[in-house]
Amino acid sequence: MPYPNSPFSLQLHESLMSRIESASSYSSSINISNFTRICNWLCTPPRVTTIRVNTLLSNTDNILNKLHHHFRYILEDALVPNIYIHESTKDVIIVEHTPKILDNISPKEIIVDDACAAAVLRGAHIFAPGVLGMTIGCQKSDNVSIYVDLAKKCKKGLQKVYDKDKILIAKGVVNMTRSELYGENLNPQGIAITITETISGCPQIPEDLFPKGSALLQNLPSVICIHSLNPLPNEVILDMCAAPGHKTSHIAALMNNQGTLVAIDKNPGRIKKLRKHCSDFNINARIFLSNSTLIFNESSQNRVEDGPPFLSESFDRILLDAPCSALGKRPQFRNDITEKVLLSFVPLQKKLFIQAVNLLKINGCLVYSTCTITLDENEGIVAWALKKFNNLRLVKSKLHIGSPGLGGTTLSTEDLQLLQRFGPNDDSDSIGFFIACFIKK
Ligand SMILES: C[S@@+](CC[C@H](N)C(=O)[O-])C[C@H]1O[C@@H](n2cnc3c(N)ncnc32)[C@H](O)[C@@H]1O
Repeated sequence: MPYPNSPFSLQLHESLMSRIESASSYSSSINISNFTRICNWLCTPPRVTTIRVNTLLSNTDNILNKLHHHFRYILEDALVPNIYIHESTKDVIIVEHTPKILDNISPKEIIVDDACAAAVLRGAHIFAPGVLGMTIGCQKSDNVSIYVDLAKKCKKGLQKVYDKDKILIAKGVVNMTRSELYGENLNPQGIAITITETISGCPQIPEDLFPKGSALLQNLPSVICIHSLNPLPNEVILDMCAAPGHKTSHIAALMNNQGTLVAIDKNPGRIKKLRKHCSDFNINARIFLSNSTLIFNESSQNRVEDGPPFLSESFDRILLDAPCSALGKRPQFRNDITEKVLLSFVPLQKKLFIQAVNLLKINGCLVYSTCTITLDENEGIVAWALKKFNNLRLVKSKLHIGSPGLGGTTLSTEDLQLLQRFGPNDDSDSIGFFIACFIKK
């Protein structure tokens, strides 16, 4: 089975392409072959891992030293990855991958779904719930080859060699046998397969390598997003869609944990994760379970610290890291999102945006971000916002390393230069992401 060159079904591929292709009449750099490049790029894993250091509890040199020691201890010198501090943002460490062609493939086989495969290619081991199939006869410590189920037809507990579409992604060693994984009334947890090599060459970084709360794996554009927001100590800041809190903890670190940071999410399960993350990372944040489309109320009696609803012009800075179609995730092997779901995000993003503009102080900063690639959810929202709110201005982010926005909306060439798109055209080789930074006049 050849490696896929687009995660999207033919139908979705065409409909997405027609949306991005419409840009070609506005900008010579955007055309069908560019869209094909984006799709190809989405199928492949990033070539680097990025680690953000929590500067409240540690510093970048400490974490860098720990990584150096770890890799020198477990790997031969020639295999130690290149590791360095990002040149533009000193709270980020880059670990370069060395992609590999796997040889000496074991006939003993593990099948995983595409989400598990993506995690493996980004440095995870395989946990018990992720093992869809394991050929019969696999014993502890056996070498196995790991395949992703491209056909999405593998039934949990498959015993035979899988004969549908699959591709080899990694090699590993068995920790848990079939009887531990698939026995009746079991709820197995823990690492079932330890990964030894992957086609991405992404090294596994043990969870306990760093002291709790001192660092986390975070995609580079997510870090750039918060440097674009540029939070400062003693400000009043709102994170409207905050869970699981990876950007909240970065905002708090840049505020030096001083000031008022309000973090909201409407999903109870994700709010739990947000609370745990903030506790682990020693973050001072006021956390509220609420629907951020309803958090502005001109007659509210609440102080900001009491939670929503809030009065207009309550916040110095607002992050709207919007719920989106998440088509920028990498690697993706097969994305079955429907047209209906794809179209459902824009109305929600607009509702959230309206609340954000009302809640922002004059001269305050609003950052709108998504981890998707569509025009409608990115440049389309910016164009709509600039038309609807004549007191909003696009500004260049403090840290600007992404590519310009795509044409195809009413945004001018100057406006597009102020946006940051992350995709195959910028140097970061991370995930697909979008950042727009506004000031309210
Ligand atoms: C892109 S994720 C946020 C990721 C988060 N900012 C981080 O970096 O860890 C979007 C979040 O928006 C939340 N969400 C969706 N609709 C919402 C709403 N109406 N009000 C508040 N949160 C919402 C989802 O539960 C989800 O956690």
